[in-house]
Amino acid sequence: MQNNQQMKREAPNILITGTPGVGKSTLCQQLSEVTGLRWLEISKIAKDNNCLEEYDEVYQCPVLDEDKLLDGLEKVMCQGGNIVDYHGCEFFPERWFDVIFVLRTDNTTLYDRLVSRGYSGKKLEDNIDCEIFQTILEEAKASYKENIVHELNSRTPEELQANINRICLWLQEWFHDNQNI
Ligand SMILES: Nc1ncnc2c1ncn2[C@@H]1O[C@H](COP(=O)(O)OP(=O)(O)O)[C@@H](O)[C@H]1O
Repeated sequence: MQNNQQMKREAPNILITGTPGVGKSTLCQQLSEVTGLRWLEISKIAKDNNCLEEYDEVYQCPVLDEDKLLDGLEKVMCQGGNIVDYHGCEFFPERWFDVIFVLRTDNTTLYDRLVSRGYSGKKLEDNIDCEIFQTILEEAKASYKENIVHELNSRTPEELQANINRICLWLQEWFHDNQNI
C-alpha cells in the first residue's frame, strides 16, 4: 500500500546502489538518457553542496553530513522522477523509493576496475570485501521491503544493456499501474 507522499509522485524514484566500481554511474547515465528521468549522483551533489564534513584518513574518503544532504533533496524526491546513484542506501528515507536495484560484479572484475581507478591498500581491500560479503545487498534488504529490492549483474556491456532494458520494463509497468494518480 502506497503512502500519501508516494501517491502524489508523477514518476517513480529509483535507487541504483552497490559497491564502488560496480557500474552505477555508467548505468545511471545511460538510463537517464533513455528514460528522461533525473540522475542524482549523490557523491557529486554532496560535494557541490558542502555536505562533506571531514576527511576519514583510514578509509581515504570524506564523511557525509547526512541530515544536510537529505534535507536538501527532500523536495525533488517528493516530486519523483529521480534515479539516485549512491554506494549505500540505509540512511535514505524508505518512503523515497519505489524500487531498488543493487548492482553486482565478480571480485576479479571489481578488483581490475578499482585498481584502474587508482584504489590501493585498505581502500581497495575494503571495497572488495564489501562485494564479497554482499554488504550493500544485505543493507538494502534490511532497509526496504524485500520485494522492491532487485540484484542485477553488472559485469559486461551485455549485462549493462540487459539491465537498462529490465529497468525500462519496470518503469513501463509502474506508469501503467499508476496512470490514474
Ligand atoms: N556492465 C559493465 N561492463 C563493463 N564495464 C563496465 C560496466 N559497468 C561499468 N563498467 C566500467 O567499470 C568502471 C566503473 O564503473 P562506474 O560506473 O564508474 O562504477 P560506480 O559508479 O559504481 O563506481 C568504469 O570504467 C566503467 O566503464
